[in-house]
Amino acid sequence: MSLLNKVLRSKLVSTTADIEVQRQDPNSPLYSVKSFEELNLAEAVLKGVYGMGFNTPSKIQETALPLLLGAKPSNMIAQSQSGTGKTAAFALCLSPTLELAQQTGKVCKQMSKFLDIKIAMATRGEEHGRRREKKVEQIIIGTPGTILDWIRLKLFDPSKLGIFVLDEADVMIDTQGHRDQSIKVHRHLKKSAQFLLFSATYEDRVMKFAESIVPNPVIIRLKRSEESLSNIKQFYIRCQDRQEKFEALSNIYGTISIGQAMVFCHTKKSAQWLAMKMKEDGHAVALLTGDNSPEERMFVIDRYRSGKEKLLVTTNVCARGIDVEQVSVVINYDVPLDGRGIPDCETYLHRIGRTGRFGKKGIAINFVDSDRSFNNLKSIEKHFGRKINQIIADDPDQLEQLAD
Ligand SMILES: Nc1ncnc2c1ncn2[C@@H]1O[C@H](COP(=O)(O)OP(=O)(O)OP(=O)(O)O)[C@@H](O)[C@H]1O
Repeated sequence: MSLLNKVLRSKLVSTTADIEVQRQDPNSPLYSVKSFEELNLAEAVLKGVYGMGFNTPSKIQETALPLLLGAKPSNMIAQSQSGTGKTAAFALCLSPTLELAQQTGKVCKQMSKFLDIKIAMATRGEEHGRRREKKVEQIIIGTPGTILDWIRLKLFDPSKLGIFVLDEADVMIDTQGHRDQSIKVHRHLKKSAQFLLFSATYEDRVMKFAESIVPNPVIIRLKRSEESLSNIKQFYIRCQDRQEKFEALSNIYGTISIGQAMVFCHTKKSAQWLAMKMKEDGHAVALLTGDNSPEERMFVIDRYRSGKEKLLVTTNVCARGIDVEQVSVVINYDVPLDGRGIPDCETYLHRIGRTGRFGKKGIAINFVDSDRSFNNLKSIEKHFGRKINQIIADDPDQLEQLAD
């Protein structure tokens, strides 16, 4: 086993005791003083929650649920770190991607197992022969385009909905296509519908906009220093070019046997190239990009979730929300940049948040192949104020220190 491999492994051994220690620390997002019984949940929901193996709420669940379910329901703009259980803090929603909507649908189904309610999935690839059937379900979860189609086709009556949730709310109100569609859906709802926004990140500018569209919201906000998680250790590796990045990835592949990994590329093309190279090298990898059909996307993510492939090569389409417990390593094959070529701190945080779910240990490794990408990473490091250490794969002394 290479030294690099040893170091990564030593950082990945998580125990339930680790998570219990975090739960006792008031600064941890997993900390709570209340039990689920104290949160105003219906008996049947409580049964569903316990059935999912949740014993105690996280901080966001403990804070948000009583406010959402109270006698006087409030609107809310909520921020909580990735992997801290925001999904269990709401019940129906619009999601930015097909995979995330499907995942939220599954969580809702599990949680509502003992309730007499039905859930409709409004995503492409899900409709099969039922395209024009009227919807009788009480909860609708989907992507904005399909929901708008359903409204246009009068497949359900939006004025009957009591709660409207935007998951990954910052992208839902900030990227142009999503914003227009989300606002259009919102216009069809009754004025009294509760309006709930959830995300791990809100740029200041986006938070201002959120406040301007949500009437009298309760705001749950993190400080910048709280946004990144201490259970995710961040590293970078200097490489000469994309070939050397590929070799570094092949080296790390062995570590993944104690978990799974997600590799993020900047473009569909580079993701395709990398997946092809890995396959040629004999590694079993999954590839998921926006170029796949909805059916293919669901197939690929389901296979990956069930552990059939250890490594998923993807783009930002999987950067947010996807919850696969066994992901122990996230690799930024390319440092994330926004449409203007500026380091994208929010996307960075979401990407690395695919590991370290609910207090588990995780590792994020950034591949840096030029001074420019190094400087971009440095500005992300500065933004969150959390160290990103260099791994020099052939320096044993330095590696020993990193393993602490
Ligand atoms: N109270 C709880 N006790 C134990 N596990 C929990 C609890 N709440 C949520 N989880 C688990 O934690 C994981 C992360 O939850 P979830 O996907 O809701 O996070 P999130 O905050 O929405 O993350 P992201 O910002 O990445 O979308 C899930 O696997 C979920 O089953």
